Amino acid sequence: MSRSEKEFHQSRFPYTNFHLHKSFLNISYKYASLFSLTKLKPFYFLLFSISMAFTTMPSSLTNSTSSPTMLLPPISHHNNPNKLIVNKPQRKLLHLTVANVASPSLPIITPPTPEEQLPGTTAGRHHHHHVAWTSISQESWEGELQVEGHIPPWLNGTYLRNGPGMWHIGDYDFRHLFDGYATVVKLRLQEGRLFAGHRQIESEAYRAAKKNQKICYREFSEVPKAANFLAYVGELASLFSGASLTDNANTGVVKLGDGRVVCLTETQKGSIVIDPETLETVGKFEYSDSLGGLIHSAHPVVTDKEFVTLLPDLVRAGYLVVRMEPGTNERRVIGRVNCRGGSSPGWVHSFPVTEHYVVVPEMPLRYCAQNLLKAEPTPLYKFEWHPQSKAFMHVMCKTSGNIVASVEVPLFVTFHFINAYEEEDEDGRVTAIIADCCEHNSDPTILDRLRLQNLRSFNGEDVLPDARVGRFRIPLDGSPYGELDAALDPNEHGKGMDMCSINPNHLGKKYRYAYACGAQRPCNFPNTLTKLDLELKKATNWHEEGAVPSEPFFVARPGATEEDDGVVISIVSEKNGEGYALLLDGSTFEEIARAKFPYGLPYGLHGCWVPKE
Ligand SMILES: CC1=C(/C=C/C(C)=C/C=C/C(C)=C/C=C/C=C(C)/C=C/C=O)C(C)(C)CCC1
Ligand SMILES: [Fe+2]
Repeated sequence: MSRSEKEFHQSRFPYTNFHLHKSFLNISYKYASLFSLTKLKPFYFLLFSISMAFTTMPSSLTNSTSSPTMLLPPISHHNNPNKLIVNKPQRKLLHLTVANVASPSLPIITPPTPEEQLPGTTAGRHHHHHVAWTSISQESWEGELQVEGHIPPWLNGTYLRNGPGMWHIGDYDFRHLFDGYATVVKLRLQEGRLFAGHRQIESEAYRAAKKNQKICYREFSEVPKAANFLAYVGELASLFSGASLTDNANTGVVKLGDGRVVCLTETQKGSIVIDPETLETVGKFEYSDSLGGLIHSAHPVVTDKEFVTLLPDLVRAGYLVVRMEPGTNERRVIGRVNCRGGSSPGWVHSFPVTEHYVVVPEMPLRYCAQNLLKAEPTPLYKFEWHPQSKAFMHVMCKTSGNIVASVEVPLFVTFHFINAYEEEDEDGRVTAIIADCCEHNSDPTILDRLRLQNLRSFNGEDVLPDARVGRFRIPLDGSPYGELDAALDPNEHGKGMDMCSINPNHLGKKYRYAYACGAQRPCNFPNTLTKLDLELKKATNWHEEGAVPSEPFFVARPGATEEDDGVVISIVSEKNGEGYALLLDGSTFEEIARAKFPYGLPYGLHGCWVPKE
């Protein structure tokens, strides 16, 4: 453990002893590879789990004077008098059925019944922090919203948005934005009217937490608290089979070519089918192939024709590039990329494709098996920053699986690729791949900025790390190096940049416009919506004081010929605790409609569009 890691750890977990004995870990890893070679030999498995337990166990098992809960940062538990509907008996939230949703009148507000109220949610539980970072207070709601402005008559369908919306269980508050239990929000747009709703996803992790009033699966930063050392060994053992990893599908939602709607996270078991109308959890999306592995990219590339994703291989550092046809649950391997820079693959939260190629990024922010096993969070959670391991971009032919380029690139940190396309010379020969991403100036500290305590404690200081549109050029002529530069001056979008979308008709093709969240400084989180013109290198920005808008999602007008002919949908959490759905014109970027929710919504991550048939 480096000095800075140690200092960080000590500042956050002052009572923690350091159990990390490097030599022990090395032995453990030998067992780990043996274990993988001998296909679950119980003896090695047990030995491995016990040895790992010694190196990763939480301080609470050795230090009787401290418990992890005691070490959490203090959070105030004041009432929020005018923000949450559960505290306002005079407003009654009626749980509308699909039948009464058709009524043009606004919903009547009633307090949720005890069954609808979320675990640990009581009238006094809510905090004085921004509604974007406040747990949703009830399981579900649906009703019609009153629209100010004009919804284009062609916009018929449902926008779905997924994200972590519930960040506590009982009295225990989670640490990180990405830990929250999934909340799906819908906006059904129908002939100028807007019917909205939200619902919690009934993952095993969420159901178990509600039942037992504690975290039962490993989340992004949270780990179930083991009662004693033996229970901890057992929990570690189940990690290797994936049993203790979460299925909390809180990261995104996609519509497959066959119409199924699937919520996703980075664990494969966290692929959960929902009903896009009622938002009910239909069941697990079970992959019927035998590719195995526990994790995948949270952002598959999904079109009406296919589902392409990456399966990181943590044992033999690399990635499987796989493809699934609509109507099936079977992924087939297109090819494999071996990592060039390290003994562990780089984190692939997302990746881009072009018409003929899949681009596999190898970021120096790498998965870390030790960190996956640890009971307490490290500065970079399940990851480690290895600048000396370098950064690479690999390009695989979609049809043959052959790698056509593998180049070293400048160090980078990205979670979200925006798009990619093939650069052609005047004779139409493909000379390079251009791949754009939201790039955090090769600084992984954004991950720690997204801790809830940081998000909830904004005091006017400008603490959001800078980001830019990073444009990679990956030559296909055999050169060993690729380039990475800002696609436009980051000041155009306030040097904040993430949560992007494009016109899906331009996926993998040359494109001009992207929509994203940018920044108006000072801020601690992206607080604007920005339309980027990558040709003119200019941005148009939307901002409302104190508001936190979610990913601007572009829906193209059917039959449009211009790339930006369509609308941009976002959901805004306001500083007064309220919230609304927002529609901007994709071309002028001006507001065309907004519709207030009867309650403020927590921040959400990614969305998809389900057109009305
Ligand atoms: C990494 C593993 C896991 C969990 C991963 C999760 C839940 C990752 C979620 C990542 C997200 C939502 C990234 C979004 C980034 C947004 C940014 C940087 C916004 C910046 C704004 O300025 C587990 C599933 C827990 C276990 C395996 C490993
Ligand atoms: Fe994402």
